[in-house]
Amino acid sequence: MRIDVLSLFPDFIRQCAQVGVVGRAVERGLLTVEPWNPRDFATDNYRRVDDRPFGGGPGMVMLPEPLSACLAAARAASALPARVIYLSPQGKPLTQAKARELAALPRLVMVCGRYEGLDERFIEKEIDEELSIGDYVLSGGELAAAVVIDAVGRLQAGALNDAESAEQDSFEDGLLDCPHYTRSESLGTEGVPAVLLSGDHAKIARWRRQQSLGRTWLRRPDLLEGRVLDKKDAALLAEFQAEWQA
Ligand SMILES: c1cc(-c2cnc[nH]2)ccn1
Repeated sequence: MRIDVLSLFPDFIRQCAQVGVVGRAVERGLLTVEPWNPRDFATDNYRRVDDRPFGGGPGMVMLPEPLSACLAAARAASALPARVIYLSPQGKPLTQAKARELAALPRLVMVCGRYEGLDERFIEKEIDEELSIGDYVLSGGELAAAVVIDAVGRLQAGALNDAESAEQDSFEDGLLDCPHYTRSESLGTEGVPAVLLSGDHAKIARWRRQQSLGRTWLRRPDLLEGRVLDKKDAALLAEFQAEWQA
């Protein structure tokens, strides 16, 4: 998979692609991350990429011309068809399902805004979809792009080792993750649920699933709305709820 990123801070994007699971996916040739700086496509002497907004008001808006020229250059760098995404608070929320959808594409071109955002005419002409990582305003789209690169990069086949498998992750099946415990010299097995020490893998799997269901019910009931649980999950959750309310 190839991800091109239009950003005024290309070094930040490069660094995101050099660490951790994403860095390893790049080393393994599973992912390419290529930054493009719209300022390199500004045509005036001052290399301007922004201007004051029509209608007045505070802040600056990114000019369409450098963005369009930069996007054209990015598109031309590969024959792969691309989905062009603008990271913005006005976008649809990023979910694990959306991450899986994007991870299956051959190429993304992500546009990171700064200042008050982009000229709307560029958005209407060039952007396929807007994506938000949450209902808050950042200084620019770069951190959101880094989140998408990670969420999508780790889903590339071969990016994760078995021990890091994505299948068990939080949200991978729309539920929160169960609690985890590991060997601690200072704590020993204090506070570790006995089932995890039982060696009974069936019971451990049952407990973990019940904890995922229960935690989701307690912390993010919205994730269960409209979700039809199978008989097994429904029984596990009912048991958890009964114990919780006892
Ligand atoms: C995506 C982008 C943004 C953002 C971009 N520029 C300022 N905030 C916020 C949330 N999700």
